[in-house]
Amino acid sequence: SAELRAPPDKIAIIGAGIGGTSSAYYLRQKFGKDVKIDLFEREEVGGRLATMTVQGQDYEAGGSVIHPLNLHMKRFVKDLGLSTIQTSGGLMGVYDGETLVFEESSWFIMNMIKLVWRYGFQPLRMHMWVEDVLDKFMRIYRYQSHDYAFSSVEKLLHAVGGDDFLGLLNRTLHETLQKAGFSEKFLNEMIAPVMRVNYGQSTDINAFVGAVSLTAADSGLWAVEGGNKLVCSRLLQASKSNLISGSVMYIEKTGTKQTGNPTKMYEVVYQTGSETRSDFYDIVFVATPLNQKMSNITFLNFDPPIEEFHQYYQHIVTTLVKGELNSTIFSSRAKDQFGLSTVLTTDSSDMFINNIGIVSSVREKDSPQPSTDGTYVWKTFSPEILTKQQILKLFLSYDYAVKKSWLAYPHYKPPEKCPSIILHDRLYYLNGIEFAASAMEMSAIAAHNAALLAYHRWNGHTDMIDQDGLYEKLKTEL
Ligand SMILES: Cc1cc2nc3c(=O)[nH]c(=O)nc-3n(C[C@H](O)[C@H](O)[C@H](O)COP(=O)(O)OP(=O)(O)OC[C@H]3O[C@@H](n4cnc5c(N)ncnc54)[C@H](O)[C@@H]3O)c2cc1C
Ligand SMILES: CC(C)=CCC/C(C)=C/CC/C(C)=C/CSC[C@H](N)C(=O)O
Repeated sequence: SAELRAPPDKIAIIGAGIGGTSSAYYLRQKFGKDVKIDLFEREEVGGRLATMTVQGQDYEAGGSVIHPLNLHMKRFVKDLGLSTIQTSGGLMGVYDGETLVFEESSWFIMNMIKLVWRYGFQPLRMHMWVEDVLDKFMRIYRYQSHDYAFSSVEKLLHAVGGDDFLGLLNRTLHETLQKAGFSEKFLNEMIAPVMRVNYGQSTDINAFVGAVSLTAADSGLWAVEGGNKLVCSRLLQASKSNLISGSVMYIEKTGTKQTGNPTKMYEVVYQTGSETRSDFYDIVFVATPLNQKMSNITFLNFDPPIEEFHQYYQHIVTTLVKGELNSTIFSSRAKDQFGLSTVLTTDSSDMFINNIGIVSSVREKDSPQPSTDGTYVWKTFSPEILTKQQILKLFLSYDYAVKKSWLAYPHYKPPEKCPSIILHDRLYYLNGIEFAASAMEMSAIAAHNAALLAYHRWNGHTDMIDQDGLYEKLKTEL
């Protein structure tokens, strides 16, 4: 094996969401026990993984579902001694502003007949298209298990599926599927509602995030018992990192004279309480979206300067309401005959919500049971905060409502260019991957990649970075 130089003395990670905490975990694995890792967080550990409480029970408010083939998340849960709960269940309908254009049936065969009747074999072809994208994307796990790293998101995506795969970032989902022969009716009634519930956007998002979003309609989705954010706090513990509660204001490139050590290149200046403090680091990981509204970090003394990121993040509000749904908005059927537990909406629906569905608490293993008065806890995503009138329109009566506003994920606008991973010599940025697709697993993949990249660059192992033809090369290896 290649020669190793002494490990770095100190690494800083900014942001204790799933990206930052999994970075701490992978950096510890690669650089060993002696390196000091400081993890800066200005709010809560978990970031966009958070819960909200309704009458003593906690519910996921941000990142909530995990795909059965999200192998990093699966591995974390296993290694960290956490348990899982299944999240799927209940019947779904699609509302177009006037009527329910599709209603799931509890009888499997009936569902198939309904789908084929309305859309022919398009649902099956769609499933095959998504599976093909996912199959290729999953090659990343093999590359990472052999320690290979990529210096840009584009190179990573190219390595898993070549030019066509990378091309998914440059085209909208709509044009990609239109070219593949899917009908407007199918795109409007079946695909657009899935994009609205998952990314609060239309089918004009890039085709890769479109495929990721469609995998979230697969069966077998799961969540972490007790809340997905537990993964972050456990990763933090397991990595033996030092959590610093503070807001990073500046990252400054230092001169060697300042630190007396040629590798301590960066000074991180942060605010904790009313105090401003700083420390010097060999390597810095930025694990939060770099835009003024979200992290407000200024880079000082870099030549050439670190570019400004002006990318726009989509505003989404999560509202949890405990109450009795006014199902007559969606259907003329009697309320005890309604039967749907999720309603998605089409782009033309003109509704003030993107979707609404019954949710289970983070501790419930089974499908949610109604309380004695027949009410459930419903979750809805909307582009704006709901007014009291709007909540009263949705519910015949309600006991309780809580909300949380997010700058949730990028506003996708292909052709997409993902921000660089290497911002400077030893300064790495993880969240560029969100411009390909934003999901917990994507942040974990970015974290593993950046930890491998930092390790190989520290040790001069250039042969482990941006290797071509990895799929063919590793196919023959056990
Ligand atoms: C409503 C919603 C629903 C979602 N649903 C799903 C889902 O079902 N499945 C899925 O896989 N994904 C989902 N996602 C996406 C997923 O939650 C995110 O992709 C993922 O959590 C991002 O993690 P991250 O660590 O990269 O960023 P974040 O979680 O945003 O972490 C960044 C952290 O950095 C901190 N920070 C920022 N600036 C500073 C600073 N200057 N100093 C110190 N700390 C700072 C922030 O407080 C934050 O904690 C959803 C997201 C939202 C908002
Ligand atoms: C990265 C890969 C291959 C798959 C991830 C699939 C996945 C679980 C994507 C989730 C996307 C997302 C942002 C969903 C938000 S809404 C989730 C849920 N429907 C809810 O109502 O909370």
